Amino acid sequence: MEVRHATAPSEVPTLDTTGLRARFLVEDLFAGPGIRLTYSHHDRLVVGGVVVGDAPVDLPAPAPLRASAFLDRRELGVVNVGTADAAVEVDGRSFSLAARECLYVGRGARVVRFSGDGARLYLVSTAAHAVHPTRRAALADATPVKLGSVSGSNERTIYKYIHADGIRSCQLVLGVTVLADGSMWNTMPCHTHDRRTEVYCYFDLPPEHRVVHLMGRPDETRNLIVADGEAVISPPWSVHCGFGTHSYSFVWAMGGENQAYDDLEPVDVRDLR
Ligand SMILES: O=C(O)C(=O)C[C@H](O)C(=O)CO
Ligand SMILES: [Zn+2]
Repeated sequence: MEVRHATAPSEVPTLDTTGLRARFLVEDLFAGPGIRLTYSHHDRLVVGGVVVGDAPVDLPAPAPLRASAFLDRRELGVVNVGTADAAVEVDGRSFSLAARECLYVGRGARVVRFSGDGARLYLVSTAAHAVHPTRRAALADATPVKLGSVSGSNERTIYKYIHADGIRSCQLVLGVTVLADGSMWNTMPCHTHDRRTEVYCYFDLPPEHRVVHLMGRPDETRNLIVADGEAVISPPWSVHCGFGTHSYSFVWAMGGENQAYDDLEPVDVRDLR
């Protein structure tokens, strides 16, 4: 598991493209069969990617967690970001996950096993102080919120899976946003939320296309050019929004001080620099 330390906003102007990507972009989540994990000290979020080959893949307990099982003091969200069906076994109980479906795994689960030849599963984990039940949800079970317009090139549907009125958790909040065909912009007008770190994982993007993701303080933005299956860590002080050269979907997930989706600081487009 790669460990990334926290970045102060004052460091951003000192970083070149390579430096920015090394701090905020997680590129190799789905580089081949197996599991890859990155631990961010921003709100202690762990993101991961699983590519299932011939054999099932187990969730390990990497040394930096100093735990006998990954979920000893954590909770986990899993989203199927591929096209192949997957199954997730949690201490002997099996949950099927079709494309874009989600599983929440509560603190204390000991054996988490991913299977389904060719499946791609995205993982986000936050620290947890209590046990909430393990639950699965399909897009139809999530609360859809339609936002944007054709003229704004930002028609999209936000499906909230793990949140205060959906699948309950300690601090993890997670959902999937699907852009309408022909729409390019997500999260514009953009925002920050000083009490939560957010991570975006872009998917459903053809390999020859990219998302130009904006990050940084509203008055000092930078961009990251992001491919399918890559994730961006967005610290509490950073905006997070982007436009694609093609429509796409993304998993957004947050951890931190509270779970209130609307506890955020909106940014007026005219104030962006
Ligand atoms: O398309 C959007 O707008 C989003 O998906 C926004 C995220 O859900 C978000 O930033 C939550 O804080
Ligand atoms: Zn946000």
